[in-house]
Parts: sequence; C-alpha cells; structure tokens
Amino acid sequence: MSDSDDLFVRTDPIFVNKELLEISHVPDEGRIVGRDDEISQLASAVNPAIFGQSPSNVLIYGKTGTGKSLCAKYVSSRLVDTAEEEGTDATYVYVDCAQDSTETQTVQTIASSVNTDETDIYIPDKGISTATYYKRLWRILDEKYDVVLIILDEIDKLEDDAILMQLSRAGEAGKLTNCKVGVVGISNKIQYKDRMDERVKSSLCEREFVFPPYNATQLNDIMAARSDAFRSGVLEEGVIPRAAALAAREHGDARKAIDILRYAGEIAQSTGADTVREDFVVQARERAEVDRFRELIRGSTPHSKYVLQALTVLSLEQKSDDLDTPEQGFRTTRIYEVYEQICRQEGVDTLSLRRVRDLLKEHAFLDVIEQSRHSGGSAEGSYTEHMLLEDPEVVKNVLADSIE
Ligand SMILES: Nc1ncnc2c1ncn2[C@@H]1O[C@H](COP(=O)(O)OP(=O)(O)OP(=O)(O)O)[C@@H](O)[C@H]1O
Repeated sequence: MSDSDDLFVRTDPIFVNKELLEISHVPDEGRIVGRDDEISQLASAVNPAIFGQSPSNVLIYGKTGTGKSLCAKYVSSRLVDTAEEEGTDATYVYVDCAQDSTETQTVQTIASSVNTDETDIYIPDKGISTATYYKRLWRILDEKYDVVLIILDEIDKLEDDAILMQLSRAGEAGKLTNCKVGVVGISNKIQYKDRMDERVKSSLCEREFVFPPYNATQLNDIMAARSDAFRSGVLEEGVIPRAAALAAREHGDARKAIDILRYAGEIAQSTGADTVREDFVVQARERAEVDRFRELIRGSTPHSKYVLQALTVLSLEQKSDDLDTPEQGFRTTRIYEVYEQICRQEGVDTLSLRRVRDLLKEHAFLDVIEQSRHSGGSAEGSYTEHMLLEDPEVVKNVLADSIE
C-alpha cells in the first residue's frame, strides 16, 4: 500500500449527523413530538417559580422511553429562561439517581451543580460529611438563587428517603431563607410511592403525571424529525414506518425506536450497503431489544433479579419439556418456590410473598412479563399467572452478566 492510499474511509456514506440519534441528544422544541399536554401541565405545576414563589413538587411516572426525562429537562430549561425575563434567578439541576443513589452522593451532585465561581464555597468530590454538604448547598442556594428545580431521575433508585425529607422541608425547617426548592421526581416504578415515608409522600407528590407510551404515528414522527441524521437519499422509504410499527406494537418506547433506526444505519455501514433497507430493521430491532432489557435490569435490586430469574428457570424448563405445546404462565406461588431456592443458593434471606408479588407487578408494568388473572373455580378462588415476554435465553444471559 503506498502512502497516498487511504487506509480509512474519510466520509461516512450513511450518516451525516449521527448525534441526532444519540440518546443523550436533547431535541429542540419543534422536535418534541406528541407531548404538548404533558409539557403544558408540567409548566403549570412549576409556574410560580418564575416569580420566585414555590413551585409544586411533581412526580412523573411512565414506562421507559416515554419522554419523561426529556420533558422534565425541557420545561425546566424554559422555566429558567422565562424566570430571568421576570428578574428571578432560577436554576435547575438534573440528577441521575441510578448513578448517585446515596444521600451523600446526591447532595454532593446537587451542590456542585448549583455552585458557581462567584461563590467562595468549595464542594469537594468527597471527604466532608453529609451534613456539611447540606450546609454548603443551603448557603449557595440562598446566596445565588431565588428558586431551584431539582430533577431526580429514577428517584426509586435512591437508597432511602433522607434527601427527599431534607429537600421537601428545607423551607419550613428554616434551612433556606430566600431560595425556594421544587422537586421533580421521575420513575418507571408505578408502585414507588407506596414505599415512601408518609410525610415525604404528602409533600413530594403534590402533582402527579403519568406519561403514556407512544403510538406508531408518534414514533414515526419522532424518528422522521431525526432523519437528517442520515445522508440524503440513504434512508429507504419503508424504514421509519416499519421501525415505528414494531416499536409501537411492543412498548411504545421512543428510545427503542431511535435505537432501531441507528442500528439499521450501522448495519448498512458494516455490510457496505449504499442505502438503509427495510429488511435491516428486523435485525436492528433484536439488538435494540436486548439493549433495552439490559438497561432495565441494570439498576434493579438483587431480589427483583432473583424473581425474574425464578420465572426464567421455569420458562426454560417448560420450553425443553414441551416443545410443541404453547407457552403457559406460572402462578405466583410456583415462582415463589423457585425464588426461595435461588435465595438459598445466594445465601440471602427471602422477601415476603407479598413483596415478590409487587416485584412481579413492576416487571409487568415494564412489559418484561405479562400477567393474567384466572378463575380456579369456587374451591380455589382466582389467581394470577405470569409469563415472560422476553426470550428466556436472552433474559438468562443478561441476568447471568448482572448477578455476580
Ligand atoms: N416526544 C418526543 N419527541 C422526540 N424525542 C423523544 C420524545 N420522547 C422521547 N424522545 C427521545 O427518546 C429518548 C428517550 O426519552 P427519555 O429519556 O425522555 O425517556 P424516559 O421516559 O425518561 O425513559 P427512562 O424511564 O428509561 O429514563 C431520548 O433520546 C429522547 O430524546
């Protein structure tokens, strides 16, 4: 190969602006599709903040990829701009509680995000007590801001309610004299609230919103708004409608839809195809599904994983026993028996049957499993059966990676 030969391809034949398909990419207003009502309701809940008054605390629920984080960030950043026009110093902080799950990590992240060069306050990464982080946080807020919105994404991953208690009572407890605090909690665990301390619950859940999954038309529009990620003419016509139809049928998850589109482009790239073809979508979907599931499992508690593992063991047994009969569900008590064995092997105490039932409900809400009610006749009463919606082999592998 002579020096003048190019070892690398200098132009990407498929993508021209791939960042548009990265999950962290925040689309501008015109590109947020189908969330007008949710955005205006959220805005009305936090509206008092633009005059430096207390915003309502908000809890947003919804399945993954329904735009919760996106809308919370979008409304918060618009609020900061509008507040400025009104002469109010507002700011917002975004905390991913899956990363910062302890009280100290969370308060450290909030304090370092709101801190500016203009204060003489130092927020070290570590080495000071939680109480000192709080003291510094309150000082920064009172010195610099009239109001702060704190977005706690995946709020259910917090180890305990301690920080919520502090944030929700900062004003009353006299910790803050000037600055008002609003908390926007985000969760995909519909039962999260039941676990909260009563006092925290009453102050943090002033307004609640549930974001529904997207339908095929909305997913189509979400992807179409990003089609300029591809070079002109590269994306074949049927790709977006096909990806939208698949993603809508399964979960209505925008993240998955965008992943499918990106993977379809990558398949074109790696196979040297000139265009992104509709038949790449099926393969891209499989990859996106494994990713989605891995992501769902990533932050789950060990017991939530054991419960899923129990159902997977049963599903795999069933598959090898009865290759021809259609799949059936398993009753909660049967799953509980296997769960108990798994706990024994892991050397951990079991949770109650009731808690296991709740964990199964959480998996059902996120479409990992499906539940159905059955009537066992007068002697037995009714009971619930659970069926894995994901491929048990995939679940097994992902769980094996995540349970060390
Ligand atoms: N209405 C929308 N219009 C445009 N893009 C969207 C829309 N909703 C979601 N997206 C995009 O889909 C991806 C996932 O959205 P987001 O992170 O807001 O979902 P989420 O509901 O917070 O999910 P999770 O619970 O998994 O965090 C992001 O890249 C986001 O930009």
